[in-house]
Amino acid sequence: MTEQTSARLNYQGGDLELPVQSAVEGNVGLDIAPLLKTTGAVTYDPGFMNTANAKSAITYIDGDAGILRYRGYPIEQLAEHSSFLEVSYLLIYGELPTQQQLTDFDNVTRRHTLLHEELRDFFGGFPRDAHPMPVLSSAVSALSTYYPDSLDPFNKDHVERSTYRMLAKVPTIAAYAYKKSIGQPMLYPDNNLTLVENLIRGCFGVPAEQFELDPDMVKALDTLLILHADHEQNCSTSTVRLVGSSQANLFASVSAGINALYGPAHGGANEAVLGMLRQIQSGDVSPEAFMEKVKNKEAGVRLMGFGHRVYKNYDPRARVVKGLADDLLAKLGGDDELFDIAQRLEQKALEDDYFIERKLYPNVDFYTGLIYKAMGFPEKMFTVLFALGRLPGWIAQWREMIEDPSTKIGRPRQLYIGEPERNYPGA
Ligand SMILES: CC(=O)SCCNC(=O)CCNC(=O)[C@H](O)C(C)(C)COP(=O)(O)OP(=O)(O)OC[C@H]1O[C@@H](n2cnc3c(N)ncnc32)[C@H](O)[C@@H]1OP(=O)(O)O
Ligand SMILES: O=C([O-])CC(=O)C(=O)O
Repeated sequence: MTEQTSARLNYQGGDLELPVQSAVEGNVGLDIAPLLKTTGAVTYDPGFMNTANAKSAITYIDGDAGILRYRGYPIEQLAEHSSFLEVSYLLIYGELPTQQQLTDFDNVTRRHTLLHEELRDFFGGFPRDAHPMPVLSSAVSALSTYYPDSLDPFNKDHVERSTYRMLAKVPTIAAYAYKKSIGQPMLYPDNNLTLVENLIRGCFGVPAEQFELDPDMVKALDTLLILHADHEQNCSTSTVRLVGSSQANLFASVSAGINALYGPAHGGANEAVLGMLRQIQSGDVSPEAFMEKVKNKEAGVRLMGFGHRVYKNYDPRARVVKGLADDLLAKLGGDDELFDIAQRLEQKALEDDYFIERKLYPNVDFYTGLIYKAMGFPEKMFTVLFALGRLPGWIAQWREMIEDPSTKIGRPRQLYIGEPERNYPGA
């Protein structure tokens, strides 16, 4: 069979030949760049349901089959055998590190965990009960003011420096944001600890008190971060790329990505799932009545943690997370009643025509909140944990975009539906 290299489109009575861009594993894209010049028409695709904005070698998803791979490696294998640090290296540099490369990467990220004292003081400016997500995005944006030596997107040394600064400092910022939100003093990071260990100690440790890490919790959090590490052109990653396409630096671009992640239709869903489960647990509404509301689309109620733009099958990460929840909730002292409610909702949805017809399955965050909660994190930290997981993906995608000579500034078109020209009164 010969590979198709172009497609013919009939537009207003004339034939139009459009090139086909092929990728791997059957991915093809119709190159519509010549369309505007030839016909004067733009494509209309709200929500970019059908638009590829980049060629990328980082993450592969087959949404119909429920397959996810980072740099070719199946997510299930990475979750079982790798570490978050190793996966971060893989995403950013394209290959698994050698032992020496991993040691060097570990050392460089451990050495840069501290924040400037002035940046630490910046946390004092937020209200006492500030939600940690906007605190996180603000502090990440503020990082660029301390590191003028790493802001040039086209200077390889600058990019390298901002990469490890970001990986090392964002967990410290997350822990500070958490301490701020509960009114406790912040803890300086301990560079004898790994990134994940430091995060846990930074959140749950108390100054001048010995802190003992729970190895089950460290392993589980590491696995959850791996599962969230990249997901090709999702809303926050596309935001990072869009902001970066204006040649904004990595700190500014990632800060924008954190804000995009905050919404409940995206990363904020993990917090919203817990809210939904608690509402049912409180007796306000039975699981059956809640499902009726969802199906009747009452006041926009959705089954949070369900549905996905790309997966029209079970999200492979949700399978791993559910297995983790099964193992861990007993060990960490989780809320069995909430887990029960979640499982009942899932069962009902999987048997219901509304969900079957629309191919709605649990996504990565249907069960994560129950694990985070069992670890002791309050709901408002859930999306921060997602952001920490997604960080290497954002960095890898930003770097790929910057290095790609075909990158153009992101600038969609529109279909204007406002007033035609009219005269200003008296003009
Ligand atoms: C890490 C992540 O970001 S994963 C996603 C996290 N978000 C959530 O869990 C929030 C709940 N889910 C959703 O809102 C959606 O499924 C999204 C935002 C994830 C994907 O949205 P889209 O791809 O734009 O699908 P869209 O919103 O058009 O939904 C398609 C149909 O399924 C329905 N639907 C989608 N998700 C749900 C849901 N969770 N509960 C009930 N109905 C749903 C829609 O009402 C729509 O029905 P219709 O055809 O009768 O109008
Ligand atoms: O890909 C998406 O649309 C949402 C996302 O980030 C994820 O599922 O991890």
